[in-house]
Amino acid sequence: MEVINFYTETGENGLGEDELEASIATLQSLASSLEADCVLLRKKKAEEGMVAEYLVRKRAKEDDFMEVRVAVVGNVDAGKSTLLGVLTHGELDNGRGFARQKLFRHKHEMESGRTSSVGNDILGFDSCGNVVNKPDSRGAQIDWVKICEESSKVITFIDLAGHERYLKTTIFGMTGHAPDFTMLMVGANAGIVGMTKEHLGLALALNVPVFVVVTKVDMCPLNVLQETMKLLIRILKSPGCRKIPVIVHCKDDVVVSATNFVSERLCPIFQVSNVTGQNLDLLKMFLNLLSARMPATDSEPAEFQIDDTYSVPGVGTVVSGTTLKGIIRLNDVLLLGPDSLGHFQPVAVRSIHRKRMSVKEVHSGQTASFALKRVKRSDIRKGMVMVSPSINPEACWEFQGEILVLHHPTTISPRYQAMVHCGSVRQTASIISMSQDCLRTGDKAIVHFRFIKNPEYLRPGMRMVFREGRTKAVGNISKLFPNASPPTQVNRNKPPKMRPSYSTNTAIEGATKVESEPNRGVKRSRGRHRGGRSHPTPTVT
Ligand SMILES: Nc1nc2c(ncn2[C@@H]2O[C@H](COP(=O)(O)OP(=O)(O)OP(=O)(O)O)[C@@H](O)[C@H]2O)c(=O)[nH]1
Repeated sequence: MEVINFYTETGENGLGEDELEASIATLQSLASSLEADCVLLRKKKAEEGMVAEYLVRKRAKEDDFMEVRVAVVGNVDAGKSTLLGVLTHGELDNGRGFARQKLFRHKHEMESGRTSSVGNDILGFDSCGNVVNKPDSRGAQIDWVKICEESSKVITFIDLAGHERYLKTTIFGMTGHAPDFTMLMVGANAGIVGMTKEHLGLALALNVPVFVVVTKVDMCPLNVLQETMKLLIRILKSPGCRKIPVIVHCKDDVVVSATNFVSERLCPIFQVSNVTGQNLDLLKMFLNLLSARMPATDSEPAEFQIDDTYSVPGVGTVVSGTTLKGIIRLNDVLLLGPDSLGHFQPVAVRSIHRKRMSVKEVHSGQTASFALKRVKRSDIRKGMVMVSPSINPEACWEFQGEILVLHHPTTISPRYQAMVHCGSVRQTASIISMSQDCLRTGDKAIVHFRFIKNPEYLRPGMRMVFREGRTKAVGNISKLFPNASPPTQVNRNKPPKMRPSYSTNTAIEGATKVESEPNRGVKRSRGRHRGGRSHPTPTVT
């Protein structure tokens, strides 16, 4: 239970002081009988009296907490790692990389559950909205279990790389990790540079609400800051974004923007310093008030999307990901798949962890990791799902999408191949046919795709990104063709042969490879990326 707006009986007209006091006393006693706390957010004058806004939040049990996922994007050096270090470790930065060091030291244990390709950090709030994370004792790792036990709400930051060469990983973080919100970071000095617009465009394409954090205001001359803000606001208001920017100056602004943030159009902007701590209290208050966007679907059959796999000594194969629907309990038997033949196999859930904490069940909207019985890690790839047998899942080689081409240097025609990102599915697909002869930037079309390597489990309505080099299209999956047969040229043992201009990328991305790097540092250490963009495919005319 979480109620942010509490208006007194007379609605927004307000109450006299005495009546308000009485109402608040009633609210408090109601809250305490429901094992909740209520905290005053703001009090304001209304037409006929006063109106108070309270946050009413249930005290969560030790093994439970609300979960909100925030994807952190922005160009290199915008201060992403630093801000996360400052927020989650409670110590300010020195402007020379002190705070981010904490994160680099922060090697995630395998079984803890989250991803090797994307960094994760957590910030816990108790039922009164206080930050639970404590400043480090020297060298100590943050104790996730302790934070989760003491928290009623946990913000998970999905720390995505800022460099262009890791854009594929960043897109995977945005589609595969199901973020509720995007925190776009901008260095006040550098301004809107590099990947900033690309990341903003990605959040818009995936319909993930965005808030902006402008960092380094301590070292930025006022005129430069003003220029950055002017350009930022102009971009946000532009027809491509259609956002309503709100600069957050005070607690009142925080309450207004947090309570209205479910509308995808609002875009709160914070101006902070990781060195002096300026406005970080407002940002923390905002994070405390955010609510998850994924509707609770506990009564539906379970669906879990896998975004990573691990092999844990003494435990066996572990998969991590997001519970999209239903409830998954210890010892449940779910169907895991699809494999390269499109089959699903029953697997039993041997243990469940949420943020490294052992639990008995997970609900829709929550991320988790499961230890699986009798499954080889090499048989699992990102993009697979675990679903309730009652779903009768079907894998498909072919699907139809309604897409909008955001950018293509020339025209797209049938046989064009690019990477499809959809949930945690990331595989090259080829265009079989389209509702028009060729597609240019700005065109909308119904497109029939075929995966080149494996059949996948998709659902109509899922958001997808279709991307290759500078080509980018977004859309929704509109139809599945579960009976379509595999492409004839696919050889089960070898990746399909492709022209050298893009074979390296596609072979890596589509392969059934599972990765073993620990979380942190991966974004910096992926030597196999050749850097920069791949070349346009030969079918481009
Ligand atoms: N003065 C000042 N320096 C900052 C602030 N935030 C970050 N820095 C410094 O900026 C540098 C870059 O910060 P990072 O946190 O590594 O940037 P990043 O966005 O995570 O970069 P990538 O991880 O490479 O994408 C570091 O030296 C920080 O100490 C700030 O608010 N004020």
